[in-house]
Amino acid sequence: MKKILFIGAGSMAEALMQGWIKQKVFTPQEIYVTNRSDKERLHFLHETYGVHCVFDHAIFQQADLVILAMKPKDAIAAMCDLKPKLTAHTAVLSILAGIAIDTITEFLGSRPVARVMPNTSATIGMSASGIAFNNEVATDQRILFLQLLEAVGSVIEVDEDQLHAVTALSGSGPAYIYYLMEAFERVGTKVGLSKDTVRLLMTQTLAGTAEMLKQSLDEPDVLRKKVTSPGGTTEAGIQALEQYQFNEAIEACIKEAEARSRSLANG
Ligand SMILES: NC(=O)C1=CN([C@@H]2O[C@H](COP(=O)(O)OP(=O)(O)OC[C@H]3O[C@@H](n4cnc5c(N)ncnc54)[C@H](O)[C@@H]3O)[C@@H](O)[C@H]2O)C=CC1
Ligand SMILES: O=C(O)[C@@H]1CCC=N1
Repeated sequence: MKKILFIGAGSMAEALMQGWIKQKVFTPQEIYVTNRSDKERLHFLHETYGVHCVFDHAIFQQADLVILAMKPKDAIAAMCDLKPKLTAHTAVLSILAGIAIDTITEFLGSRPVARVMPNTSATIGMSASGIAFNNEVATDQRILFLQLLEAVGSVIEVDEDQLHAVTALSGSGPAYIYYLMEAFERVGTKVGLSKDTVRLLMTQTLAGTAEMLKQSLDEPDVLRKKVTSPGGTTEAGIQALEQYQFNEAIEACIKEAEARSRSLANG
């Protein structure tokens, strides 16, 4: 039986543990979770998923894998606290935005580290994750890390520096899409539909479009042109997007998020 220890008990820790339990990668009994002080939150996770709450230090020594899942601003304090409790070779999986593997090994000592950027859709096995490893990760460990992320969605190996871009795109990506859906629902009700009808129509539209992009050999602009009749409704809609500088807005969104990821490394 494995011992998987989450340091941090927030949204992303919950998404991963939920995904792993659902996909039967780990049993709830194999998952341990701790945080800074919120015991109620630990009890909630215990009650909801059956995972263990950790209140004593013994488990740190026995952990097969430690997952860093606190906010980046809390990472240094958390790692300083963690270092004396861990054995020398325990592998670490970090989901911290912005924090470099070198920073992790500086504070936790040289050990195998996988730096991952998942997203909250791990909850339902649909994360899109980027991953990078340090040289301490052996081939079999690398395969295991990839399997862990594949169990909760798709995973792609990238250069560590590219994880800032992955964070800006797919790490934060679900929030952009939820924000888009909020806007569709707001305006949909203004043009005469109920919120529920808009949700149904646009959820299926997003899913269908994503599937088309996966299955079709056409590029997105070709698929877009197939929807856009000359003088038709789509053309009118896209002209409005251009008038409101849609492309500039998306470029600013991704660049700002990428830059923030880089700045998180500096605290
Ligand atoms: N929320 C998301 O969509 C994603 C988040 N991430 C990354 O995951 C990490 C966690 O994010 P969230 O779950 O959203 O944060 P959150 O704020 O929901 O949870 C953070 C948790 O860390 C705990 N914590 C803080 N200091 C600690 C310490 N010294 N020792 C132990 N636990 C401590 C807090 O008590 C809390 O349980 C962040 O580094 C973030 O960059 C990565 C991908 C997606
Ligand atoms: O907003 C954040 O900083 C984290 C990283 C990616 C998604 N949430």
